[in-house]
Amino acid sequence: ADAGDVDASWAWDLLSYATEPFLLQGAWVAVEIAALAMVGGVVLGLGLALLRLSHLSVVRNAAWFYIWFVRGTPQLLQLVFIYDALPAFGIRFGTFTTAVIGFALNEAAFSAEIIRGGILSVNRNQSIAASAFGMKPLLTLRRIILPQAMRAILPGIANETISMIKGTSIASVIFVNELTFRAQQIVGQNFKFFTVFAAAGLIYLAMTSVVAALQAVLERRFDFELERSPSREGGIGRFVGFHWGSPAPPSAAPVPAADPDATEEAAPADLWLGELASGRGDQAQKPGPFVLGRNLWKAYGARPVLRGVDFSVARGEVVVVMGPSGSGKSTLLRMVNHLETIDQGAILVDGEYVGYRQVGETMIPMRDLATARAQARIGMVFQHFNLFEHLSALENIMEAPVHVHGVAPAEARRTAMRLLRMVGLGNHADHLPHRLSGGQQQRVAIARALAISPRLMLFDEPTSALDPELVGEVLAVIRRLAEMGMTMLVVTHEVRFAREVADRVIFMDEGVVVEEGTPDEVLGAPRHERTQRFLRMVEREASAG
Ligand SMILES: Nc1ncnc2c1ncn2[C@@H]1O[C@H](COP(=O)(O)OP(=O)(O)OP(=O)(O)O)[C@@H](O)[C@H]1O
Repeated sequence: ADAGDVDASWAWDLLSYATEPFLLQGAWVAVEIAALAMVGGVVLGLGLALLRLSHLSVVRNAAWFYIWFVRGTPQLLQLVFIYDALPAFGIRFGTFTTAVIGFALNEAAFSAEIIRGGILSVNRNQSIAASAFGMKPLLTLRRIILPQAMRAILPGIANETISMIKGTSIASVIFVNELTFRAQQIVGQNFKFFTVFAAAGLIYLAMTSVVAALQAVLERRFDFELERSPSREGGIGRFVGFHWGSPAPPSAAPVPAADPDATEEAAPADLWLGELASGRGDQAQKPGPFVLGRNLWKAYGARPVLRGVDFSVARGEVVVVMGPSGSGKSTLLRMVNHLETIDQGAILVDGEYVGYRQVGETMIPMRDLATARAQARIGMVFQHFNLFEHLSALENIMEAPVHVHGVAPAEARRTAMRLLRMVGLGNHADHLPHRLSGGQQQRVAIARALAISPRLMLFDEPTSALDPELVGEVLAVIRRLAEMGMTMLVVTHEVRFAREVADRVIFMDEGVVVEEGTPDEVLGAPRHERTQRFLRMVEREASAG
């Protein structure tokens, strides 16, 4: 720096350079390039991130190669290539367009990895639950995955934006007249190196502060653990799976101030649920079992998990599947709504294959699995609840009806409130899952599954992740569904519950059905030594607990 240049009038000099139109115009060029390139880069980066997560190795590898190449070569070279080499192939861009394209292509490689990291940070259970409700991959990405991934993505993207604003000076190699370049031009005339560059620094600081402020605002927006307030509602929030305002109480069925477990609240919900469970014509008319599994085989790699399983569930029947850990119970359950593919055999739900079409002897999985799952209307409840973490209890229940089945939001809200009251959580509608106990979360998960008017409910060990004192409240809800005639397939270790609620018990071990029959037969007088051993072990555990 030129020390002589720092005197009493220096501050004034600094200020006048910091407001100098010639420099400010250069700053504007930098902002324009950075803004356009960031938008382009992030959009391309999202595409690249998704390609990196593709099941197809060719696609994955192509995306990896792009990222490897672009990240590994100097940006200067990339710009020079676009500006000087492409015209040889008949492609010619102006300096500004070259800068935007060059920065965007470079940015895509970096933001792809930031976005991929964000997507991977979201628990896989979230997309499994979305799939179970028939949400298509893009809908799941938009409403479930990205809103949760944003917390991890935003800091990285903000860093990239700031680096980009500062790094636009590289564009001067192709004669783009931006801030640093202009500062150099002024210094070349007056030699006030320190003052001019300090003024440019101030302008950079102002520009990057805007980005930092925007980052803070967006981080608050996407922090779903923050308390919500009505002022946080927004258009982006409605587009992605985010309602920043508290959900308004439904007009036709106001949220009760009193205890939602009160009997006067339970009555209308019960009546309505009765219709839901048994009043549909299609369930009453078709003959034969509602679910029929024939000769089911499944292996993970070389390890067989199911070895020729046959099972059925009649309309309105409650079938409980029991068996030791690893016997293939959950795999069997997931196959019913095609969350798991079948190696051999077939499952019919109400006479239809879910997401398969039969060509001769072969079952071919359909491309549009999401629609097949949605049409099957199979409600699923998971061991770890898998509630959408960024949505309130009410929004969790409304999600599939509104976004998969096209129910009007007001109607979905009314139904969701009735279901919440039915599971005794009428005044927890606005709570996010992390503010609910395990038992409450599982009851919301049951309400969420009921909201799609399921013809069949699948329960995958619904109480095994719960503390013993919370098991009862969840089993009580399932028991009520059974009493109302809901067709259910339940995987559980709760012997007492199975005795009370099951019409039939299937006992599995090592991928085969060992025995099946009424609870009295299988649990009261088991014929097989394996079943007897299992029941002794469960009883010992229960008495020790
Ligand atoms: N996606 C998967 N990839 C590889 N192996 C798997 C997968 N899912 C399950 N398995 C394996 O298949 C076997 C059967 O699993 P499954 O979850 O169906 O058993 P389960 O009877 O429900 O057991 P648990 O009661 O412990 O849940 C287990 O050994 C499990 O490790």
